[in-house]
Amino acid sequence: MGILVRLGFRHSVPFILAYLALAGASMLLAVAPSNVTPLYPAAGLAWGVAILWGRRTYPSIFVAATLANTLPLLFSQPSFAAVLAGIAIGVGEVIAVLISCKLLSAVRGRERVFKQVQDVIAFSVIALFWVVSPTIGVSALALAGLVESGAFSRVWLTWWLGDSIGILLLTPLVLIVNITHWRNLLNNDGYKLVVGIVGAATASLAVYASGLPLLYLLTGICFMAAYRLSLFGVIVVNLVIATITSSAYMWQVGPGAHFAAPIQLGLIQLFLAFNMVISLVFWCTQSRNRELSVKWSRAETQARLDPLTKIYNRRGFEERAIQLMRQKRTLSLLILDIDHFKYVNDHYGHDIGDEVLRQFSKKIAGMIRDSDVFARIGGEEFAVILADQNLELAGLMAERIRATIESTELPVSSDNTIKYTVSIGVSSVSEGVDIHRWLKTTDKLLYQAKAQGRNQVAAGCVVPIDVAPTPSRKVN
Ligand SMILES: Nc1nc2c(ncn2[C@@H]2O[C@H](COP(=O)(O)OP(=O)(O)OP(=O)(O)O)[C@@H](O)[C@H]2O)c(=O)[nH]1
Repeated sequence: MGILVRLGFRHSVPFILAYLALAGASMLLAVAPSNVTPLYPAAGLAWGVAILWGRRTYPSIFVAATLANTLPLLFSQPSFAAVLAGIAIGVGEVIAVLISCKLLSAVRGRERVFKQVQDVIAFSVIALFWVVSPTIGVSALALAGLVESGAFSRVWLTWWLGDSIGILLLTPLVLIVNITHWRNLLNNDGYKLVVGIVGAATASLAVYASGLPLLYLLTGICFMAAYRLSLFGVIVVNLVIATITSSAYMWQVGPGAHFAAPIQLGLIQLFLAFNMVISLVFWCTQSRNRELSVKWSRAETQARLDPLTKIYNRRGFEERAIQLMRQKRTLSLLILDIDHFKYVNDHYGHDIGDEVLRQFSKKIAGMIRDSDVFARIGGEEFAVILADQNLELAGLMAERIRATIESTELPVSSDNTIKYTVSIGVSSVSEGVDIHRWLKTTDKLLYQAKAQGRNQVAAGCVVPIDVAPTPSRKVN
């Protein structure tokens, strides 16, 4: 083993142990013929590690495959021919892995892991063309006199499908285990994964225990998994179904039990292959759709946000304002403009100006409610819609904001702080006013506050015609 660790890859020893465990467990399923199993996930493990770690894995694959095949042969029919057959099988496995790796990287490139439907199709086709290993393996067994010549094609078929399905089931798991973020997986997928596993196990047990021809139930569960779960979840659900299906074959129970063994075997193998390929394809389409819709909704959100302050921009503001206005609630609008902001920029620099804008919006956001709408609608101009607040309450709020900003000091260096003020126009709305006119009239109130000396609040009521002649409140 030591030399393998040096010659091979960093996970040589765990890989060989896992290979032997998988091969040993799958040999329990070898009902007819006794040395060929209908499901050989060890081949999937070998191809997976070879895709991930390249040709450094070949010595370990050779040792694992040779041991996995020689040891049972030596127990059942100890002979020199059995040892040679075991070694030939090990060589066949390495050649099969090598060819498949070359084919996959020629078609898709090594770094791609089921990103698109084409990846799944390329992978499945290569898995189904896994013919070298069974051909060399069965020929070696036949030459060693361990397979009767009349049984060659039947044994070859079982071996080939067993390897192909083992690959379909296990290689994707090996490929994604390496890139799975377990914490994210458990956070996002946790309970759904448990539901998927329990659902797959319960339905499989029900189908095989009852003997009713309800296999399509299991295919349905694979579809559900592909729709709801991460790729890891899809593979695990398929593995659960495959384990129970294979055990049912071993115990000769379930819907296919009345068929002759080779037919039952073929049906089970096709059923498992179909489930796995179809759920991988469906998962890819789903995840692509999900990816696109996440990107789309992120872009939609971004288009409504101001990049500097992360609050709504004018577009986002107008949309939210229109939604609120449709609800026919009492609404008030504050338009806030930082006084002499040009001076801040000219005196302290644009970066400090930006920081003032960020701090200002943070401060206001902390003073209003979640149901209010807050936006940066121009360079140093902000707007707030206060929901369910009449002109009087809005005026009080505007005054609180003005006083808070006036008393705020923003440190710009170890011995220097900035003090600045804000002027605010306030209006409440009555039905029938359109958002642009509402903004425009409130802007007039803001400029009234500016004209009257800045650092103050000017309030008025917006009616369908124009600003009501009333209250223009001067604070200060
Ligand atoms: N730092 C920074 N400055 C900005 C940004 N957007 C606009 N400004 C600046 O804001 C300043 C606005 O200046 P003015 O319109 O003259 O207004 P003011 O100096 O605040 O004067 P009053 O509003 O009349 O009190 C200009 O210097 C713009 O360059 C921004 O995103 N970052």
